Amino acid sequence: LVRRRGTVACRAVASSIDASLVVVVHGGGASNISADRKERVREGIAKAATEGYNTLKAGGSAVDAVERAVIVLENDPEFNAGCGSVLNVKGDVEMDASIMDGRDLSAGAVSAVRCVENPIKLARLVMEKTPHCFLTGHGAEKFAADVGIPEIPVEKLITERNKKHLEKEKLEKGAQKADCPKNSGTVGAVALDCKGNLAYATSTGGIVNKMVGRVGDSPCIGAGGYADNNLGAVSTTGHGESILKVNLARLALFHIEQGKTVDEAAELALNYMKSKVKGLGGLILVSKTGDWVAKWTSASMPWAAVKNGKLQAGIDLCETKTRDLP
Ligand SMILES: NC(=O)C[C@H](N)C(=O)O
Repeated sequence: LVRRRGTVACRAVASSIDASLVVVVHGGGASNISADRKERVREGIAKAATEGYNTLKAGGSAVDAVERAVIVLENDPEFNAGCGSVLNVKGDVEMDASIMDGRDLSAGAVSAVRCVENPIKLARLVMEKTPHCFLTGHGAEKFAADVGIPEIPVEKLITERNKKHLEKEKLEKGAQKADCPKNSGTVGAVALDCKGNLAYATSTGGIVNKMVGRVGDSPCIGAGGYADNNLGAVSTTGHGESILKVNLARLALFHIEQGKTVDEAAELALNYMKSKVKGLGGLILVSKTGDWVAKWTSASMPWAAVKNGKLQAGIDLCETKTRDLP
């Protein structure tokens, strides 16, 4: 009964403050997405945002919401994270992920992990069950085993599309350039819950044809994302080396700290990265007041946002679709 009363109370509160709940997700800064993939990408991104929002509506925290949204995208082979991760120079998968709780700045990250289905779950466990913020490679995988996350064969994460992508990349050698937005598909989410807590999660297979052991921006707090209840939450995507150099997520929040709007902050941070190191990318940002933005300098970036029970989603600059959630 107590539990039920607790749940009912939470629902009652939630219904009057549903308006304050926000979830935004991205599916990675990208070059043009082919017409046959567009529909699948659009569906995947909408499903992730809906999952995050429903988690908040059911009383889940911002951290729960971003984790759940990112798991949906890690499990979708259309995106470069979890199953569907791009391949390194050896044809292997090495994944990076991070998560942060804006309440107290607690953070968890893993890098270069190979045989786990959902790196974002592992990142959250690093945050909650270790005295550290960041575990890498074998240590991260040993920790996964210790906390009961099953080891899966790496083949389960590899798709035919990514095998072809690697072959093509070896011939063209373009994807590692800062201004070449081929490294598509990294996923991320930001959320604001009914208690005013903010969180972000980012997960990726990195960049195709990368060196073994290369770590990008996605697991690095301040680059791949940041969340602070006093400011906002950000998840980034794009050329990892450029994002690391400018600390893109924290840079965007610095502009919020300076009084800029979410739109101005995103624009200033992305333009700085472009002009300073020629890096292309994108980001999603939600402020502590629930204003949000999705912005990119790459050709496109699949995104979806839910606020006030309305789902908005888009891939290219010219189109945004809106629908009511049931
Ligand atoms: N698509 C991406 O966002 C790639 C990721 N930022 C990385 O460089 O690892």
